[in-house]
Amino acid sequence: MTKYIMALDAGTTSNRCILFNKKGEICSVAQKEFTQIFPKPGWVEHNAKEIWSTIMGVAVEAMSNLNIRADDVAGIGITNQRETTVVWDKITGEPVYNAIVWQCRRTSKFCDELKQAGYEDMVKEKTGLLIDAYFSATKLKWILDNVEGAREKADKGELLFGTIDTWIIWKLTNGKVHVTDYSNASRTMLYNINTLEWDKEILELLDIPENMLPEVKPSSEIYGYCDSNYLGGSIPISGAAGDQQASLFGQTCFQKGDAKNTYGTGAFLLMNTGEKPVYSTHGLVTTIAWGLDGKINYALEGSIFVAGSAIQWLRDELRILDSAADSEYMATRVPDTNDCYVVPAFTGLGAPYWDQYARGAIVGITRGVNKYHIIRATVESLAYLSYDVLEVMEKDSGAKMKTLKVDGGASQNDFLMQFQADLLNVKVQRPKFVETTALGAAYLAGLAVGYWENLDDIKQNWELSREFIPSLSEEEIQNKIKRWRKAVTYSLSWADK
Ligand SMILES: Nc1ncnc2c1ncn2[C@@H]1O[C@H](COP(=O)(O)OP(=O)(O)O)[C@@H](O)[C@H]1O
Ligand SMILES: O=P(O)(O)OC[C@H](O)CO
Repeated sequence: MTKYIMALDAGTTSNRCILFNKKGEICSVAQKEFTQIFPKPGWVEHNAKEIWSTIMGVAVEAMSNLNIRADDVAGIGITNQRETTVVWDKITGEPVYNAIVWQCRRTSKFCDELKQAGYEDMVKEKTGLLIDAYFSATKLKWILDNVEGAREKADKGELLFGTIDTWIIWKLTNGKVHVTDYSNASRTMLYNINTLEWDKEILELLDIPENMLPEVKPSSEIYGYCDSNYLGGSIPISGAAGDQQASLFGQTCFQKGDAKNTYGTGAFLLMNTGEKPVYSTHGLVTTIAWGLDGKINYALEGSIFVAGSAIQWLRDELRILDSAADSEYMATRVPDTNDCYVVPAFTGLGAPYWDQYARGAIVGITRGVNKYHIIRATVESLAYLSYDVLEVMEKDSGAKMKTLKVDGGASQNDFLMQFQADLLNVKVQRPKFVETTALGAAYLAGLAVGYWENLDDIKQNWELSREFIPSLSEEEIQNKIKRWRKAVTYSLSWADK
């Protein structure tokens, strides 16, 4: 039997390659950060060619760490920052513009116009999403409308669109395969999650030619083979999913009602809702979790735009931390936040507020508030934002959550995880392998090539590392939430429209 499955995890700030064995254990990791481009306030871009070269670099490095050949890799699974939009020339392979990143707010005004024109219900019903600059659709339209010559070329069928999964698969196959999976398609705001097709009405509304869109495939299937020039052999590319859906899969949240929260750059709380879409009335989005074995699995999602990046802000901008990991020790230097609250709404607020114009706020500063209080309040804000999402998720799904599985970089922070368990009044479970995003992509790829036989085979691999047990009374929780909600009001509608 071939020894490994390769996961290529194309994240927002770095690309990673992990080689897993059958037990889901990490055998080799390589990671590289890439450039974040901020051309204007609120705008975020990546160089798509740099994403490709770093992903190749880490793939080669991870293989050479183990001194293995392409024959030792049974399949490649791709997982990626979602929504981020790339448009490139079909013939030359050159991107016509930088990738516009999910965090980028440049199309906020246009989204407002769509809402004012009354398209919200139609878009929600068809795509499961709210109209927001976060999703790919208006980013793609922006490129067509603003990059010289792009619209003409697109109309002539000379340009291709893709999210990062599509771009990487297209590059790996030397331009032979132009596909995406259901989970990524469901983040574009162009895909009808009920009929499972690109939605003609929305494409017409945004003036996007359908011929530039990728074919939508299941999340576990051989899409093509990697060109042998890249990794020394033609390995099947056999799985793909957006990173948050991949981590839901990697956490083995296969049953309706299973949920996980990933604390990475942003935080994303997803609950598996089974084979039927559940629509939120409280600002969550309905998304496709994965397409597998001829079935579609849906999820409810609460997207929090800023989570771990608030800790990076303490480190890089305020410079009151040497490392993100130090936030735990520093937060526990004080017994509480001294009634200080940090609302890290740096790029607006996502679920359940959806305020594109919200901005960060530090409130409750008195003469006695010191840097430890601010650090603690920032760490706690990740838990408060997750509380806001979980509260409405329980309402929308009608399910009371008993345990929450966690992962992502900031889930390593024990103080944060305990505070999260306290606030939510649920058990928080952190697995032994927290690289669940890559693991989910590996599982999807491995299932398609028979490396793992079925979901039971995979389920055995999930192992608990630490469980955090809630310890606050309901009254204490509600007092804290009341103060937090008051703090949030100061950040809302701050930026000029
Ligand atoms: N111990 C920690 N406490 C709090 N935040 C942390 C800790 N370790 C890492 N982080 C944060 O987690 C994020 C990185 O997590 P990761 O899952 O790698 O993110 P992504 O996949 O979005 O790049 C960073 O924003 C970092 O600030
Ligand atoms: O790169 P991450 O892990 O912060 O994930 C980004 C999300 O996919 C954006 O929707």
